[in-house]
Amino acid sequence: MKPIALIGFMGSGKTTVGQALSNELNHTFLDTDRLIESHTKKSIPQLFETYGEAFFREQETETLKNLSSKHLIVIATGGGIVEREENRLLLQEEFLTIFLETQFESIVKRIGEDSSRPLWQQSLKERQLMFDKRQELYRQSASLSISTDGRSVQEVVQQIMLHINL
Ligand SMILES: Nc1ncnc2c1ncn2[C@@H]1O[C@H](COP(=O)(O)OP(=O)(O)O)[C@@H](O)[C@H]1O
Ligand SMILES: O=C(O)C1=C[C@@H](OP(=O)(O)O)[C@@H](O)[C@H](O)C1
Ligand SMILES: [Mg+2]
Repeated sequence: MKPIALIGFMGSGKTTVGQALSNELNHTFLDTDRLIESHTKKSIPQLFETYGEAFFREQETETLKNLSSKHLIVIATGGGIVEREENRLLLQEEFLTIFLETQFESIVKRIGEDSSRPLWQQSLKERQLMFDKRQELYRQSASLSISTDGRSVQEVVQQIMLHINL
């Protein structure tokens, strides 16, 4: 069985839903952002500030590759993982990839002015442009899309459980 990967924009609930889904399935939960932080011993904002986004993206691809051969895991990815074609191919071929589809308005309500997400530190217009640009990349990379708008974390988990055949 392939590892399960959750993808979607910042604030779609990948980390929170991933943790709850892994409990439900009795799988190990891993978050690519947390793995990168422990490997580099730097926080996400420090990584972006000190080494830049390209360095972070290299780490992200390495991490995704390492996870692709693991069994009985649920992974939460970072919202920008689909920016690289190499990652999109890995998500399509090596994972059961689930897109947590969430409207921009819900995202804004959920994450507000969180300073721990470097790419959220821009104008509302730029945030919306990044959101719009990524939607097609999420769709291409996933074999299942689950809408999270108006659903609690547990309801999203239940929807995923209904749609996956394990
Ligand atoms: N379905 C949901 N409904 C309401 N709030 C949610 C939902 N999913 C996640 N959240 C909240 O949104 C915020 C961002 O969630 P998080 O799991 O960190 O998203 P991501 O990892 O996709 O960036 C957290 O405060 C979380 O509790
Ligand atoms: O959208 C992005 O490019 C990013 C999303 C973040 O993860 P979350 O989606 O969990 O916030 C984290 O990987 C980094 O700040 C970059
Ligand atoms: Mg997250």
